[in-house]
Amino acid sequence: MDEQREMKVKNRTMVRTMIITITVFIVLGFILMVTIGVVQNKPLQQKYKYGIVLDAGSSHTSVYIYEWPAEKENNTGMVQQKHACNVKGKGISSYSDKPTLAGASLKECMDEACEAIPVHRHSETPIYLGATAGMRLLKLGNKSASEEVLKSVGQFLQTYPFSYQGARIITGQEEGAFGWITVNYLSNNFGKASTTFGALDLGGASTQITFVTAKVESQDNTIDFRLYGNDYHLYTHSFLCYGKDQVLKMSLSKSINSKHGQTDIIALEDPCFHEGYNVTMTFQSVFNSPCVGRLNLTQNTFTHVGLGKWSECHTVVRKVFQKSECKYSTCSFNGVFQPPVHGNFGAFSAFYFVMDFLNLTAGSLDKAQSKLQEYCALPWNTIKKMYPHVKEKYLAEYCFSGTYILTLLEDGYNFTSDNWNYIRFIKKIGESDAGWTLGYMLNLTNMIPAEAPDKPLLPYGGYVTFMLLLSFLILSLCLLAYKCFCRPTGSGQRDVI
Ligand SMILES: Nc1ccn([C@@H]2O[C@H](COP(=O)(O)OP(=O)(O)O)[C@@H](O)[C@H]2O)c(=O)n1
Ligand SMILES: [Ca+2]
Repeated sequence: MDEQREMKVKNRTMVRTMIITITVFIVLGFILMVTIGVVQNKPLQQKYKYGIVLDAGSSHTSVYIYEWPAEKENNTGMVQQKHACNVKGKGISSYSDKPTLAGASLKECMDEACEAIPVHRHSETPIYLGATAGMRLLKLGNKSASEEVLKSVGQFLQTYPFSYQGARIITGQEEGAFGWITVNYLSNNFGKASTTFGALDLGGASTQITFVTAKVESQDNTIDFRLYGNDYHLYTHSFLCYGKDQVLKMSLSKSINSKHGQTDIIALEDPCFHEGYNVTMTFQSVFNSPCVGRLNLTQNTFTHVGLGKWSECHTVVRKVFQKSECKYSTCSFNGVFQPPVHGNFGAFSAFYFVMDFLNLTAGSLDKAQSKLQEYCALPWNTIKKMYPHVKEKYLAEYCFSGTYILTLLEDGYNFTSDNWNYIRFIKKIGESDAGWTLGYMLNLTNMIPAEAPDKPLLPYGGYVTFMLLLSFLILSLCLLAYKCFCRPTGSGQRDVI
């Protein structure tokens, strides 16, 4: 009898201990679940913020509107392009004779910006204007005109309800570095062990090359960044006058100069234009830039005559690169230091527009050259029939521009057949255009922190799995507790504590 009673007491104590243990686990489980739930869901916010950047390029101005979730602005890859508008007409530097009209030329696109951004966000939306090589050249040739143009656009932008942050000419180094930041930010390369892309930007009046390198021999070409917890040591260079429109002027002026004195320049035969192409040009339109020397002629016009001979064109274009002098271990051209290119590159702006038009964005360097050779050999009439909707001015120049791009990449920057395929010709990454504007805004709004921002405790998938497992465990414990509670005692009665 005593033994039975002892057993019963022992059983009761055991059951009690089990129930207490299970209850403690249930309570702990709930506390853990609530804590994780609160921490994980903290940044759930769908408020958007906006920023506007105007890219005042040499050929035209574009207005870009960016948006990002307000709570996540320091996370890489969160800022996206919401809207882009191309200003009609030429770039702001073309207003040098009538600077007061430069501002109003932006009206249509600025009105679009007002529509695209919710009204309650207008006053807090920063707006920046950055001018590039067209304005750098105007500043060199006519400083006061460049100041008047900037004043005009600055005043005009301030008539809008946005938070005006200035209109200025950005340096070639900034243009290169911010293009590099844009490409890598959009590709989510920051804050990871992954390597970065180099950036190649071709404009109408300048071109930039930027990539990560270990060794830079010239301080003018160095920029260091610490982004999302990683250090980046960049090589960058901007070649003023080596945008495709200025190179065309340089190349034409060289041909004119080599003819000058021999004969009257009535016709200028050009291997880079299609056979049958025949257009009257003014000397002024070639010699109106600080990139080409002066020429004193009594004549005003000449006839630009196409020959359509790619190899000769290649020879002429090569002459714009001075390759002989280099005081560093390696150079690109014109005595400018450049380490050997390595890794992947994103080539955008006119690199993309021209190569895409010519269907040369994929394939080997040899293939690109032979396809371009075939294209350049097509008569002008055939070309016009093939592309009736492309403006003749642009259509006429693709043979020259394609040749310039291949020559710049091979002879200028020293890409070879072996690393040609590391160049990707890109227009957009996701929804956003590749270019310097996004990187410029990220930098000025401090949205690229030096250290990586805090991440959620668990990735979303891990969080859901963890919560499911925890719920399952708690449920099992509840069932177990219930079973223990309701277990029949030895006397046939239910056990009651
Ligand atoms: N759809 C387009 C747009 C621009 N472009 C060219 O791309 C270049 C853009 O240069 P830009 O205006 O940004 O000039 P930079 O100030 O950057 O030198 C110009 O040469 C335009 O003619 C093109 O070939 N196709
Ligand atoms: Ca540009």
